[in-house]
Amino acid sequence: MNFDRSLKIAPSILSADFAAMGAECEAIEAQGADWVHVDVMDGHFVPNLTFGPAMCAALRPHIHTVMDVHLMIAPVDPFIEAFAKAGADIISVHPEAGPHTHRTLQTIRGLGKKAGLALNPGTPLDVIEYLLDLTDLVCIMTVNPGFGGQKFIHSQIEKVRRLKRMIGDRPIHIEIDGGVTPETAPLVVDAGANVLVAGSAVFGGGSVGQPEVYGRNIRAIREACMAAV
Ligand SMILES: O=C(CO)[C@@H](O)[C@H](O)COP(=O)(O)O
Ligand SMILES: [Fe+2]
Repeated sequence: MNFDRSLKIAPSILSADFAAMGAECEAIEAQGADWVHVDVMDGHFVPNLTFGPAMCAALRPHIHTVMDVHLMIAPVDPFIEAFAKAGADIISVHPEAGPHTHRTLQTIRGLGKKAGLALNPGTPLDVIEYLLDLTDLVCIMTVNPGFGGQKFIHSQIEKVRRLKRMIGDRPIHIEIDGGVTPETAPLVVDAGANVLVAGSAVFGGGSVGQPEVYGRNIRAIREACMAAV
């Protein structure tokens, strides 16, 4: 599993063609994606609905790299095992999605998966201070969760810098999710992020029939970060 802490581009398939998801996952991987980011939404924790564990299981044979599953569902605990069985490699949860986040992270690790914590723009870093020893990835949301194609929230850059200091030498990935483009990506990489989720900036202008556009879009983000890396 490609889990080292070099720069990773993780396209969000929320912006892919839902009628061709398997082919879309294969296409982005062939075009240079490092991980595949899967946004799970329940219409309750966030105001949108996407897909569940059955979709993850169906996509698993089409994803040969890390399947990074971002759960925007509450309560989250009853579904952790189903996503683990569906083949998720990383399972990220929001601390607001259950009463015992410490136990939730233990459960994820107990199932042999990497444990992630996703923080909304309004959620302070203090919430995760006593959770870091159980955490493999912290996802800083740079939009309010629920939709692709939203505008990057610049106040989160300082949060990434503070998180980087807070993590110290623990082996934890810093992921950025929302509004990542060739313009915003270097700002967060400079602040300490190493995983960039990008939906509209990867899939925009392309299609399964024109996957080279995805390749150009991924390269544009990666190259924009080179100086910051
Ligand atoms: O989790 C989410 C949204 O809730 C994201 O993963 C988005 O899907 C990112 O989309 P863009 O902002 O890159 O278009
Ligand atoms: Fe996401």
